[in-house]
Amino acid sequence: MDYFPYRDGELHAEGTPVSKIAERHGTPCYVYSRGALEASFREYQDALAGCEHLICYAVKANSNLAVLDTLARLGAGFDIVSLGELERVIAAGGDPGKVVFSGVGKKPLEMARALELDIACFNLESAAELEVLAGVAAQLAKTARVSVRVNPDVDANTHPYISTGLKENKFGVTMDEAMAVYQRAAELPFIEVVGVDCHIGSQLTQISPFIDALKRLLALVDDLADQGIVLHHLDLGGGLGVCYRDEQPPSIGDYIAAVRAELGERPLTLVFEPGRSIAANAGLLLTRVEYLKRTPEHNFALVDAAMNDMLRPALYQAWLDIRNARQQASAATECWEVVGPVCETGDFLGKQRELSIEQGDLLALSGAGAYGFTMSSNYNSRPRAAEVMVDGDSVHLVRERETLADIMRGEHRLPD
Ligand SMILES: Cc1ncc(COP(=O)(O)O)c(C=O)c1O
Ligand SMILES: N[C@@H](CCCC[NH3+])C(=O)O
Repeated sequence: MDYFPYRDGELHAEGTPVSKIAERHGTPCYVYSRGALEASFREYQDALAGCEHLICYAVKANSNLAVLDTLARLGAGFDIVSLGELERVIAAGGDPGKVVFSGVGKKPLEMARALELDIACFNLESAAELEVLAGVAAQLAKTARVSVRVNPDVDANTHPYISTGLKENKFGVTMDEAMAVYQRAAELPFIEVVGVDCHIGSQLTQISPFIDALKRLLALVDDLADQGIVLHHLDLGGGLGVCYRDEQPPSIGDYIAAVRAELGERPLTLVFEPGRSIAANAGLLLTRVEYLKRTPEHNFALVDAAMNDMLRPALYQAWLDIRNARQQASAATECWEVVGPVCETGDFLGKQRELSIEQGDLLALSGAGAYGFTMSSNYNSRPRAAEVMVDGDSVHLVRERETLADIMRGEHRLPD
């Protein structure tokens, strides 16, 4: 189902023309579809039916409270990487008992709060982190359930900045080191070994790297069992890609079916940490064309969204579809550089786009629901965009546009 269809020549978000959303809430504005979020989460649930599982949505992809609330109501767990993400999950009504805590630099304060909330599992990323966690847990007399994030050293075939499972990456512990970390964990009081995890990268468009990683994890599970360390769950992380342009990632169903086939009859609960595959195509970024500028080299469409709102094109040369909210079947198109107002040459949203654009037009960037708003900043003292969630014919403002007072909050001039 298309949650962002054209009807009568106007782009809609579920039942509402996006032009109405832009008029009411201004631009730039992120628009999320509740229906699309629910549909992708349900694809995971359906594919995992009949098998012990936990789907921990990766909060970093889109941490708006309404997004977390939508998923929590469907029974989602959450993958977090900071205290801030943990508090968001709680504020959104999420169950801390379904939270896994990833990240290479967890602080004792963050561990303490997670222990107090009795989260499901800490995904340990180093031997040093285990020692710190054991200390915090002992001080609080609380048991920390742990999994060791192993770095299976498989090539995820994705952009180098979002590849995380190669031995040169900072994430996890090597396969060689894993056994020693488990043995140490097993002998520590207040530490309970429950699982193993990995996350090999993001925007993967093939199943084979996942299966290679899974095979390595299963071999480790067997070796651990031989040593008397029996695991309860296996967490394969996130990483499933989506179609932004012409990529052909496996469907959620095919991906999960392949994992289940490899797992066979093993009595392990399967955990996943999907972010992008739940949220990316559930969101648009609306932006208004302020000026058109023609130079001998290029046609520039200067829009009111910029790299501070959507960093992915500037950071990864990511390609996001850009369309005009008004469909003009017969209008002549030209080639445009769609750029923002930020003072950086790298501030572009799309290059060489064939579009029919007039000053004042409303454009929509697709695939903006994941790693969009969460990676935004106030660079150039630009207030961050509003966020809206549509649900059928209803439109909810789920984050107000920042004000200038918001962006100066907490700053002080020097004393006289
Ligand atoms: C540990 C961990 N889990 C899950 C994710 C979510 O990944 P994706 O959005 O590619 O599904 C990430 C980010 O790449 C991550 O670092
Ligand atoms: N931020 C990245 C995804 C990587 C997430 C972190 N593990 C992106 O926008 O594609």
